[in-house]
Amino acid sequence: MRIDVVTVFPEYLAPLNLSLIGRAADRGLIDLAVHDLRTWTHDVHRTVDDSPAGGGAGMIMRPEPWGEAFDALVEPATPPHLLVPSPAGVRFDQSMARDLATQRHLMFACGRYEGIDQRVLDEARQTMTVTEVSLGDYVLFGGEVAVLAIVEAVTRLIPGVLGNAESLAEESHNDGLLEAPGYTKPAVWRDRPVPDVLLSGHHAKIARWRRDQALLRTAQFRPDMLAGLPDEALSKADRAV
Ligand SMILES: Nc1cc(-c2cccs2)n[nH]1
Repeated sequence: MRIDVVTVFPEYLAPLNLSLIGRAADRGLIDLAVHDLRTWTHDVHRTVDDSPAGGGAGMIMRPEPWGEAFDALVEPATPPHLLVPSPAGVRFDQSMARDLATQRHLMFACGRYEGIDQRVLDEARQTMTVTEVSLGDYVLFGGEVAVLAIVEAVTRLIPGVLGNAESLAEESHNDGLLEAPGYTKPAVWRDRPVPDVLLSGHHAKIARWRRDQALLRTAQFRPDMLAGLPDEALSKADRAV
C-alpha cells in the first residue's frame, strides 16, 4: 500500500517512522511519504491560508497549493482514495479501517485553521474518491492527529505488519464486541488473583469465560454495539449471559 500525507506540519507525522509502522515501511509492506504543502507555494511567505470569503473568524486554506500538490502526487491511471480529516466527516471505525486496508493508495490531506477551500474537494472528486472522515465529535487543531490514528488502525491490518495475526481476531471491535479483560503473571498481585479459569488449562472453558466477559463489558460500556449485532452473531450460550 502507498500512503501519501500532505500537511503544513510534516514533523507532526514523524511518529509514523517509529515502531511497527516504521518497520512495515522498511520491509516494503507500505510505501509511506509525508509531503510539506508549502512545497507547492511560490510566494516569499509561502502562504497557505487566507481570510474566509463572506467574512467570519479564522482562516481558510488556499486552493492553489492543494491543487498543485494533488497534480504532483496523483497518477491519473491509479488515483488514490483521498481522505480528509474533518469534524464534519463520516465517523472512522474498525469497519472503515478494514476497508481502507484493502486499498492500493491512500492520500491524506491535513487541513488546519478553519478548513480547506471547498473547491479543492470538489475538484478532487473529478478524479478520486474523496472521503471526509471524523475521529469523533470533538474539534482538533488540524488533521494530523487523525491521520496518525487512521494510518495506525489501517496499517496494522495489512498482512505481515503484525507478527501475530491471531491477536487481530480477539481484539475489540473485530467481532462486534469489546474484548475481554487480559491478565498475565504473577498469579497473584497485591492480593488480586488471576481468575482461576484462566489458569485451568481448559481451553473451552477459557474461551467461554472470555466470550462472557466480552458480552458483559459490551453491555456495560457500549450497549449500542450490542444492539447493532445481527441476530446470528449471538449464540444460545451468549444469550444466557
Ligand atoms: N474528528 C475531528 C477532526 C478534526 C479536524 C481535522 C482538521 C482540522 S480539525 N477535528 N475533530
